[in-house]
Amino acid sequence: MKEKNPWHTPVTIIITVIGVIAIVALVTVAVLQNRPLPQKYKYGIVLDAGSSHTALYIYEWPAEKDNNTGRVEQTYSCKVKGPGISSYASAPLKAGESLSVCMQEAKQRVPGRRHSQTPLYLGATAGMRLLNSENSSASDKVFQAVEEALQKFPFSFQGARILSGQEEGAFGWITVNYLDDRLKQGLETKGALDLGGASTQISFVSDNYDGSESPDNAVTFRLYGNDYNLYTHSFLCYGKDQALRMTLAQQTQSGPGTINDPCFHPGYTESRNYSVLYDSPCVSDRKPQGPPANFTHIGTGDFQQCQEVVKRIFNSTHCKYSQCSFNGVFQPLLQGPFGAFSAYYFVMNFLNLTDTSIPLEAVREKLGHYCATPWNQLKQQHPKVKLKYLSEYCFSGTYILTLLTEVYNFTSENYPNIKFIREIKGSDAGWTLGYMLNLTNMIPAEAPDSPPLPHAGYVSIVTVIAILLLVLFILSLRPLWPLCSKRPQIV
Ligand SMILES: Nc1ncnc2c1ncn2[C@@H]1O[C@H](COP(=O)(O)OP(=O)(O)O)[C@@H](O)[C@H]1O
Ligand SMILES: [Ca+2]
Repeated sequence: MKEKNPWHTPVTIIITVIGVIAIVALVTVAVLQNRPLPQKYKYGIVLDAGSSHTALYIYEWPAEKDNNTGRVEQTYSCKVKGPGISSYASAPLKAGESLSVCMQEAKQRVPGRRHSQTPLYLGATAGMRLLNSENSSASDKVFQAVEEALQKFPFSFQGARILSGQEEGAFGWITVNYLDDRLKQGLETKGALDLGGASTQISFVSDNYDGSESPDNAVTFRLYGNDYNLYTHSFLCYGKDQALRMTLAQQTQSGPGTINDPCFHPGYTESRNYSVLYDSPCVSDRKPQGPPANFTHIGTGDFQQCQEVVKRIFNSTHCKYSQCSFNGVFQPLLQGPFGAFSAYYFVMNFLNLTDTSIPLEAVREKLGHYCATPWNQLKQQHPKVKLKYLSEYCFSGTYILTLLTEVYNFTSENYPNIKFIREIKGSDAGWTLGYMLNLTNMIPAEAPDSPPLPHAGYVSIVTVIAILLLVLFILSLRPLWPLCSKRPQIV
C-alpha cells in the first residue's frame, strides 16, 4: 500500500496555514511599524549676487535628516534679469527691485507653511568687493536697498553681505565635495576652480600644505570626523571680465586711437570709450594721460599672440615663498582631481573643449583655429548667442588655458585631472550650497551615528527569522507525523 504523504494530513495543513498567517502578520507589523514616515521637506534659499548677474537657488532636504549627508539638493534656480547688484551703484533701489521676479517665483515654489522657517541668504562676491573698495557708501546703499526688498518676503531673511575671497573659494570646494559624497566617506577630495567675471578662486588639499607657509591661504575644517587643511586663494580682478579690461588696458597704455587685438576675431571692429574701459579699480590707476574719447578695437584673431598679451597681466617676478602662482601669491603643488565651474564651464562648453582627455596641444590648436575664424562667419553660425559673449569666447578660452597652464601650472600630465562641470547630481557647482550648509550647521564636525540597519535590511531579517522559526516548529512536530499518516484501522 502506498504511504500517504505526511504533509497532506489535516494537522500539518492546519499548522502550516497558521504558520504562514503568523509570518505574514509578523512581517506586515514589522513593515508598517518601521515604515519611514511620509517625507517632510525643509528649504533654504541663497541669492548669489555675482559681478555680472544675480541668481537665486532653492535647496531642499528631508526634514528629519538635517544632519545627514548628501541629501540637500537644488530644486530650483532663477536668473535675475539685468546686471549684477554692483552695477546699480547710481540707482540702488533698482538693485532691490531687480530681485522681485525671482523672489516671487521662490514664494510659489516653497510650500506656504514652510515660508517662515525657510532661511534666505544673499551673498555678494567680487563685483561688490570692488564697489566697496572704491566707494563704500555706494555699496552700503546697494545693500540697504537689497535688504529692504528681501525683508518684504515671508522667508526668514538672514542678511546680505559680501563674502571674503577665502569664503568664496572654501564654500565652492565644500559644495563640490559634498555633492560628490567625498566628505562623509572620507575620500580623496576634489579641488575647486571657480572663474567669475571679477575674481577667480582656486582651492585644493595638498599633502605639502599644512597652512604654516602663507597662513592667509589656509582654511581648516573638521567635517564628518575628518580634518582638512585647505589651500584657497581668490584673485580679485582676475575674473574673465576684469581680466579682459586689464588685457585691453595693457594694449592701450599709450592712449592710441586704434588697437589691433589678437584676442578678437578678424573682421571684428568696435568703437570703445576710454572712460568706460578704465572705470574699474582693476585698471583705473593705469588710465593713459589725455587719451582721445574713444578708440577703435580691431580683431586680428591670433591665439599665440593673444596668449602673449594675456600672460603680461600676470606678474611672476617676485615670490617670497617656496613657490608662487603669480603676483607673489603662494601656491602649493597641485594635487588630485579638480572640478572647474562657472565661467570655466560656460566658455569651454561653448568652445566644445570640455573633454580634457584631448591632449593640451590639440586643445591649443582647436582654439587657435577658432580665434582665426572671421567675425562675420561666427555671427552667422551662432545667431542666437549674445554678441558680447560670442565676441569674447576667443579671449576667454585663451585666458582660461593661460591661467591653468602658465599660472597654476597644470601640465599635459595633470590637465586630464580637470573636469569642466556645470552641476553635480542636478545641483549647480558654485559657492552657494556650501555657504548654506555651513550657515545652517548641516555638516557636522563628527561622523553622525547611523541606524544599525536600514529599513529594507530590517524587514528582510525579520522575514528570514520568521520562516526559520516556522520550519523549526514543523520539524519539531516530527514525532507526530507517523501518527498523522496512519490510515484509520478497520477492525
Ligand atoms: N553663457 C555664458 N557664456 C559665457 N560666459 C558666461 C555665460 N554665462 C555667464 N557667463 C560669465 O560667467 C561669469 C560669472 O561671473 P559672476 O559670478 O557674475 O562674477 P563673480 O563671481 O566674479 O562675482 C561672468 O563673466 C559672466 O559673463
Ligand atoms: Ca561667481
